[in-house]
Amino acid sequence: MELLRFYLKYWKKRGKEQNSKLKILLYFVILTSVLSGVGNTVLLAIINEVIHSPDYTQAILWTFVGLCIGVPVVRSFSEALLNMFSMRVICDMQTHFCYSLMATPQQVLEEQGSAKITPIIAEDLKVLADSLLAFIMICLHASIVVSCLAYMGWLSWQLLIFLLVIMTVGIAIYQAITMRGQRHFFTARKHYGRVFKNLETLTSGSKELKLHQPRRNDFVHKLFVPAVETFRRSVVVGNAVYGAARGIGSILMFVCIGAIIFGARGFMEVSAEVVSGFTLTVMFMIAPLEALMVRLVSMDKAKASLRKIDEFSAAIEEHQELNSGVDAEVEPMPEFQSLAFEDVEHEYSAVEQAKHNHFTLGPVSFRVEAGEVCLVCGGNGSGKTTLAKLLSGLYTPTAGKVRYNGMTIDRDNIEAYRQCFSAVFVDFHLFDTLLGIDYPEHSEQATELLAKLQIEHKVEIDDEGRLSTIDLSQGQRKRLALLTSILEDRQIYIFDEWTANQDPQFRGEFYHTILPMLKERGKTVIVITHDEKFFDCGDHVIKLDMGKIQHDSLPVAAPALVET
Ligand SMILES: Nc1ncnc2c1ncn2[C@@H]1O[C@H](COP(=O)(O)OP(=O)(O)OP(=O)(O)O)[C@@H](O)[C@H]1O
Repeated sequence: MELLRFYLKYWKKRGKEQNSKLKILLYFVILTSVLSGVGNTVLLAIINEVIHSPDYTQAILWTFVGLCIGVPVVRSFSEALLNMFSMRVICDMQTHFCYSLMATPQQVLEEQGSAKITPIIAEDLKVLADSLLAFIMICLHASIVVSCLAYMGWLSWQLLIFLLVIMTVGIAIYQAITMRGQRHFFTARKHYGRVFKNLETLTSGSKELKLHQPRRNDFVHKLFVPAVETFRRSVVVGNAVYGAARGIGSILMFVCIGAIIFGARGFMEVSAEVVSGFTLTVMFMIAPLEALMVRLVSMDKAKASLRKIDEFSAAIEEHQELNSGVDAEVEPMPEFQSLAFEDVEHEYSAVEQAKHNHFTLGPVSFRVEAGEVCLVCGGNGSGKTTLAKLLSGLYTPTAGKVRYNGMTIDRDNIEAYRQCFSAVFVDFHLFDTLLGIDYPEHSEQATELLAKLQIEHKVEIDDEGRLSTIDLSQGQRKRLALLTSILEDRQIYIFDEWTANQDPQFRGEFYHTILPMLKERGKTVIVITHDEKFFDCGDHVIKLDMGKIQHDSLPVAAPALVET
């Protein structure tokens, strides 16, 4: 039921036009599968008929031949359509998930973390889409079983009731066993998150692992192996339980055949034709019934994935920003004049606070005017990056007001506000293509910037805006990120410790060439920095300490700051 509710919800969310295409495909799948199921049952009836009355007509012979060829052809066609259908659904689900993530605030994404999000995209959505396929297959196998039961009812309804009683007992036993298997699948999914996190560590922490053998041993023996082992155990036990249930199911089918052949004749009158018809049909039903059981396993695995997706959706859905998703129409903000923080505070969520030490930024109040170069400094952990995320609208304040040209920033205009900024954070991501930038139009500027950033001998940009390489030193990668940022041509720039990986000569270039160039273009630049010797390059210096403004000075090097 949980799964059915999910499918219906998902179906409703899709557009009408998309649904009608998928519906046509689904109708074809159902039609071809029902045709092949009915064809099989007719074949069965013909076989039983001809065994008992050898004077068959030419029509029966040709129907038999036609069905022998037609049924497999239709079945193959049906399987191909089913494959198309399930791949369509997987793609749609992934795209839908991508849209939801784009509309989820940064803060919520950080709280969830990649260790939770990536397994959902990589695994759970696929499992869920497979379960939709399994659900359809279950319906189709069930239709074969129903047509077989109808045929048996036509042969002898008394014997059918006898058979149904035995089958009901069998299904009850099967259900009782599979409930245990389901529990193991839930445990397996819980451990998959840990396995995934460790896989990420394998690549992101490879240097640290290679350099330190005891750490490497501990990682493998205490984290990696226990996680994969627990995952393996749960999957193996879960599958074994289902295997046992399937075995018992098969035994029960033979019990049914035995009961028909040996038992039923003892207390009811049945002809040899009815007995052979029943036996043939029950044997024929074994394959779809087994397939049905296998599909039920994927449905149970999907329940574990669905739980994870539901938990994640619940965590992100209430925060979704409808105007900040993909293709959202954003009314641009008026030209920037001033930005003011009025008693702004920010507190990380309770979950995050539990992971890190308690930290609150603010209350902070300050003002930045258009065309200013504002330097933000302070010790490690004083809240500079948190402030940068608040400034750029990636975080929303828990108290206080952010005013743009005097206008309060709220849920309705925050997306337009974000579009005024371009930022290079410490943990920036470098795209290998200039996305969202009309490239041929900016090619001249890009060439100039490559020279200014002294990486023209390292990187070339083709007509499509593709960078020839991003496999560069960290300092060079940062220069490329700066180039992308400048090409974005936003009103306000934020550079978070951009100079940290630059050589002394290029640090000077940044403060004496790049910043003045941006200022000349009328841009406002907020630089987070520890470079005390360049404080005189700022029009305005703000010093943070333990989340509060310790010092806010207008122009140039305040001696107190240089000394600290
Ligand atoms: N996602 C988070 N959840 C909870 N607390 C966080 C989170 N990110 C940072 N913090 C806490 O907020 C405080 C300020 O962090 P922030 O990154 O803003 O400092 P910073 O001044 O930029 O430091 P640094 O100079 O070392 O980069 C830190 O004490 C940190 O523990």
